[in-house]
Amino acid sequence: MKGVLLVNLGSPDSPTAKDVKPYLDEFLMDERVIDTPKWLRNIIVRGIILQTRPKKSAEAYSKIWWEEGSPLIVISERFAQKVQEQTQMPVALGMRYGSMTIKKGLQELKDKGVDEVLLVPLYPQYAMSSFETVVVKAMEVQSQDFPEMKVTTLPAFYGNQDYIEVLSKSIAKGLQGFEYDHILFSYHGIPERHIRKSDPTKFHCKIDQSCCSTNSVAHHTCYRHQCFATTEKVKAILGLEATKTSISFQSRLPNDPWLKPFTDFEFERLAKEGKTKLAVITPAFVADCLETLEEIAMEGKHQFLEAGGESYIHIPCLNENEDWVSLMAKWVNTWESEETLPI
Ligand SMILES: C=CC1=C(C)c2cc3[nH]c(cc4nc(cc5[nH]c(cc1n2)c(C)c5CCC(=O)O)C(CCC(=O)O)=C4C)c(C)c3C=C
Ligand SMILES: [Fe+2]
Repeated sequence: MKGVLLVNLGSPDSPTAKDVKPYLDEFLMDERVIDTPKWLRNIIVRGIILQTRPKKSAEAYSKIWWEEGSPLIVISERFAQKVQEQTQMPVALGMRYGSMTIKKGLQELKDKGVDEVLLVPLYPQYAMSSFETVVVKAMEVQSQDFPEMKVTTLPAFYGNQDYIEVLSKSIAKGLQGFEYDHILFSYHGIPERHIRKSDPTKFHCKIDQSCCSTNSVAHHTCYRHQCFATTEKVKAILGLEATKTSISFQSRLPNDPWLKPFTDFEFERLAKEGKTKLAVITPAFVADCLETLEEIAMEGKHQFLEAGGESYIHIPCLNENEDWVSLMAKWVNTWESEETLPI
């Protein structure tokens, strides 16, 4: 029997330093997130980052935490439930980090008689620190604990026309009644090194003006290309002017060069350029989370207004949007085999 496992990033169990610390430890000790030799990752993560970050992150989580729990988890649960209502096959939810593990998700499916799983990493764009680590972990768990299960992965949907239409419609709705003079597409950042590491040709990605717009097989695993592609396709559907839009990357750690321009620097630049009414979209995330609700909706607004901006909105992620739910259900329901994946 077929079944679906939706997987997102995960959250700590509560917004306290006590729960944030083990969660960040699992997350940042992932070799696809902090990709140094293990001894060095140990020093960076356990010797430096985890000494101070859990307290700071817990404070940030406290600002956005809901009565039912972490927004990312609660939204993902509601989404999974709604997708379940539109398909006959069992739908389970797992998280890459934290207590809602991929193993529990696969076990839930197995208990319902599933032996063929469609794995859906809930990330529109491919990055080794998001999409790839979900797939690697799921395959590891499958071969260790569920050898009888067949797992097929839905590819990154960053450029799928149906997805772009659903996203564009939700952005248009979010923009209703807001007079903007600029729209910023803010994506989660990654270290530039990750782009080069994910380039199968080992020479295409130069992270310059042209590599992302020059055809290459490297684009299948290039996060930067895929962020540009999502942006351009949305702009085309909504008829957005080039001078009124730009792209930026948020949420960096203070190590290595990360993808530029940085979102927080863009807030200042745009305000100094006289853009006073800013709408921010966060299409690397399908569900609102710490990085959108705290960093963009709260901190970002503060930064932009401090820099001279007058009005600011963050357009919510797709969350439980009914078109998004129906599209996911359509992908699930039209999946027959590895050869006929809907993307
Ligand atoms: C869009 C997908 C994501 C990529 C790519 C990604 C890369 C990445 N992230 C960190 C470090 C942190 N990210 C944190 C939170 C966080 N990251 C994503 C998504 C991607 N990360 C989400 C959805 C969230 C929010 C989770 C939630 O519970 O709401 C955090 C934790 C919080 C904090 O302290 O800010 C860290 C740390 C790295 C280093 C990285 C790529 C190398
Ligand atoms: Fe992150």
